[in-house]
Amino acid sequence: MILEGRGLAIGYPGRRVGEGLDMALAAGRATALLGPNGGGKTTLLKTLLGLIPPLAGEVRLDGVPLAAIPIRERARRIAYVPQSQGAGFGFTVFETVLMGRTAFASPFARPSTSDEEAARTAIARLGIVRLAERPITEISGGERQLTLIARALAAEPAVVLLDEPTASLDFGNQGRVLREIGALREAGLAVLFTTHDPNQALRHADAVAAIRDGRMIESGPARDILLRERLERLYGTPVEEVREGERRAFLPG
Ligand SMILES: Nc1ncnc2c1ncn2[C@@H]1O[C@H](COP(=O)(O)OP(=O)(O)OP(=O)(O)O)[C@@H](O)[C@H]1O
Repeated sequence: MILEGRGLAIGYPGRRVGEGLDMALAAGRATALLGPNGGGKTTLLKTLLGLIPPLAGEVRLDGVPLAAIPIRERARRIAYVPQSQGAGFGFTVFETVLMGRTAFASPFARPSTSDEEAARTAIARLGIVRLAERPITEISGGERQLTLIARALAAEPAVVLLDEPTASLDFGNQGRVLREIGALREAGLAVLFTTHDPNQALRHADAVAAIRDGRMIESGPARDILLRERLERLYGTPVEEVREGERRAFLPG
């Protein structure tokens, strides 16, 4: 087990969002976190990263309490791809990805050749080489999302947490990102991603956890959890299941 949260209560000063949450991420496995809007997915991710402290319980990285691990080391070992956000400053795509390396170096260190190499490799992997010298203020939301994923990979982390990684992507780029998530899992990383699409979880996750109103209401192997009746219960809405042989997909409504 790499990253583990036990008995977590999560939230913000003066606002408890959820409690009784357990989450265990293992090397070489991808977990999808599902659940209705406002249920606490992002808050749980931020707690697992150590960006906000748990209100109760503890997060451990390789058995060591997160709170006891220096922030730079945490940043090196656990990468975070936040929900698509505003453009930020006018760094180029290459500089942004390179920050994935320098975030855990000394503030005065200059990126080394191997840092630049890792950034270029991550950029190539996400298929955004042609964007490398463009300012991130002048690329599309989807291209920015691919840049943020490349930045996370540049750090060569052991764990990667992605918050709705396909939210602003076109169909082709959704496929590219999901294939990349699969490749990370194959490469032995522990992966957690949030999604509103159970089909992504069905195709790309080993395990599924579902939270609603801050409670973990489902958790287990993807194929056991991703069943029509369970999804209807989770989202409180009818769900249609389409089958073709062994393959299944869900349609909302
Ligand atoms: N900084 C904050 N301070 C106080 N409350 C917050 C803060 N950020 C989020 N919340 C609240 O915490 C609850 C859970 O939000 P969270 O973003 O974790 O849900 P989510 O499951 O990721 O939602 P979505 O699917 O819509 O992204 C919501 O009620 C939200 O309003």
